[in-house]
Amino acid sequence: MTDLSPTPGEPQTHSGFVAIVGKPNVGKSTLLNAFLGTKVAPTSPRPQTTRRGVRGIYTTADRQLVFVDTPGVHKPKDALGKYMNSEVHSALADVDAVVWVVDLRHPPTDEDRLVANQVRDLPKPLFLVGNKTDAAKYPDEAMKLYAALLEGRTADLSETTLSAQNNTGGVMALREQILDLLPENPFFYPQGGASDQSREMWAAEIIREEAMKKLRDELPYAVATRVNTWTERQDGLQRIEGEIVVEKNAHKGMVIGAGGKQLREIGQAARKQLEVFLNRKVYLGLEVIVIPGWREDEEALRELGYE
Ligand SMILES: Nc1nc2c(ncn2[C@@H]2O[C@H](COP(=O)(O)OP(=O)(O)OP(=O)(O)O)[C@@H](O)[C@H]2O)c(=O)[nH]1
Repeated sequence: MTDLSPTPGEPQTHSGFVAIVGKPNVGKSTLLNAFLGTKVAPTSPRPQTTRRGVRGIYTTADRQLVFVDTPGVHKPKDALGKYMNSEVHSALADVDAVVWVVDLRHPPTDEDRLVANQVRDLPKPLFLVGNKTDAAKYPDEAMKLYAALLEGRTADLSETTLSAQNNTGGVMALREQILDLLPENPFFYPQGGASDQSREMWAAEIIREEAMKKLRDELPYAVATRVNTWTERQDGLQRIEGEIVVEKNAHKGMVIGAGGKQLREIGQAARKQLEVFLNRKVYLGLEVIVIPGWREDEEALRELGYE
């Protein structure tokens, strides 16, 4: 029989997966970035910015926490929406603990009830996180209403209120609490990396975040982004070529804007973010292309990385 006990003198490692769930726009990606102290997930004031279950990885000397950031639970309108909800479902089945983020500025809605129904009976530790205390008028009252949605739960439940945006202390304390309950496991990822996304995927998400902030009406949701080439010049300049994908020819001009102004602004804002996080000079080339009806086209969704 193989002896699986650790070699004497070798540190025991603990590691596990934690899903961050919640309805759109409650601050899940902001909390993930705060947990990691770096930006791995896009955030924006628009709901449903997050489309993929991005993983953030936090590693200490003997513990590794892998966060699965999930798209906000919502009622799906198209194939992209269905993909997003199925990501949440599969994320919950595979994790060791769940963080449910709610927005304390408002009382619970039907969408929060949908999430509560998904997490209430999960036989794994659950952390109810009341976010945005900095902007909430009645945080304690709101928290009670959210906690009431979990009435009848028998497995572990822990409640925290914090501001993912401004309260590093609260975020760190919660991270410690989660680290403490990780089961004994080898590390799943090499030490040092903060995410399992490729750098191209990460940059594409930053471009999409900036596009979503600028575009109006329904257009932000009809946009996908991808990065096709990334080369590093000898002097350190990062040359990144990306595409903004729209569904219709008519949308192309709306993204580009008069005289190319809007596309230029999206490119400049994305380039600035990339330069801050990479700590390198970046050249960002952006093109707008049309893939008709990509949100309803399974093959196009796969091509754009939603699989
Ligand atoms: N005032 C305040 N705003 C916050 C806080 N945390 C997040 N926000 C804002 O809430 C908005 C949504 O944040 P995200 O982190 O993108 O939310 P999300 O839950 O990941 O959203 P989806 O991707 O739609 O699921 C952004 O404008 C954030 O800046 C907070 O603690 N306080």
